[in-house]
Amino acid sequence: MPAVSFQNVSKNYATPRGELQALKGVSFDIQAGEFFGLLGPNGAGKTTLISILAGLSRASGGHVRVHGHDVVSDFAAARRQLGVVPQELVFDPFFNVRETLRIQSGYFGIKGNDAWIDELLEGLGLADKAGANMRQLSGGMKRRVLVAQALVHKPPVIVLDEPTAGVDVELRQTLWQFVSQLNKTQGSTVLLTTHYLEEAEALCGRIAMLKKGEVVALEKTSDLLSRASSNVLRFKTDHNLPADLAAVARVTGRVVQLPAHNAAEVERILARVREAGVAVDDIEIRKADLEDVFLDVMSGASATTAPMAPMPPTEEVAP
Ligand SMILES: Nc1ncnc2c1ncn2[C@@H]1O[C@H](COP(=O)(O)OP(=O)(O)OP(=O)(O)O)[C@@H](O)[C@H]1O
Repeated sequence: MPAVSFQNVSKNYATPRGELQALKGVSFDIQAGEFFGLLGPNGAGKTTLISILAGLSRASGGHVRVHGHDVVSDFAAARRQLGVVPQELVFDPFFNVRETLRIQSGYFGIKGNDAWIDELLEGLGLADKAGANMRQLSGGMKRRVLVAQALVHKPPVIVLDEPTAGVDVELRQTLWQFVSQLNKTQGSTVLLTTHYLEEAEALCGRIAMLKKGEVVALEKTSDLLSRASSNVLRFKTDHNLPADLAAVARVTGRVVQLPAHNAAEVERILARVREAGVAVDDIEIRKADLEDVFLDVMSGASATTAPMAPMPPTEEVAP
């Protein structure tokens, strides 16, 4: 039985401009023990899907189950299986950290939870803040408490909705270390949404990409990466690229990035650039990463290993 099962989930919002289909029949399963990434640009529907999973929002159609429990008809059992770390920081400012965690334990009917609360405080770098009032904590510390709160009832499925948005490197590392350890040692299932693709690449075994409410990719991270061109040629220029290169380039300010499978292709691109009279500097070749795949998938380009179509065929040069 999957840990989480989304079956044909749809969600429509009534807006002043008519009905908005935020989710259009999303189906996929997450198996117990997986570290699963849900990626997509702003507005793709990630938070909507997670809100439905957490029982905070009702799907317009379809079913969501957590370890077999339907999130609507069997809400309490489904919710007990889930530890949800939301995007927003919402707290009762009158309690201290330990009290906050004890109260949260109480919501799940758990008494005498201090040993686990201590472990959470320790693991999340909050041990010296146990007695601090919530309103005295910095944003980053509050976020740590939010994670502890989500985990207080030892849920088998941990859901993290952009947990590292705007948080510092230290907290990111603490968080990932702690969550990875739960995933490895307790077999916890993790569902993560993030805009930091290098985090998803490092942590997630499998990834689903959402675009405008639809799943457009669902694969093992390693398979997604192998779909990317193996290298990226990066350089800076103040000039316009010739049209054939511009069609496949990713341009950010002066920085141009082009997929290049091998040394021969790098040479071809540079020859083309020279021929077009485009002056370049800071030339670099790097390995393609998840961001390259993500941009390929989101632009609708087929993320295959096919060489760049617009390049004229030339003799293969030995690497
Ligand atoms: N309560 C609502 N009423 C109307 N439209 C909504 C509501 N909540 C979300 N939407 C719309 O549904 C779509 C999906 O939004 P959602 O927040 O799920 O995307 P997301 O992938 O989580 O984006 P982000 O990365 O920005 O958090 C968007 O077009 C959004 O404007």
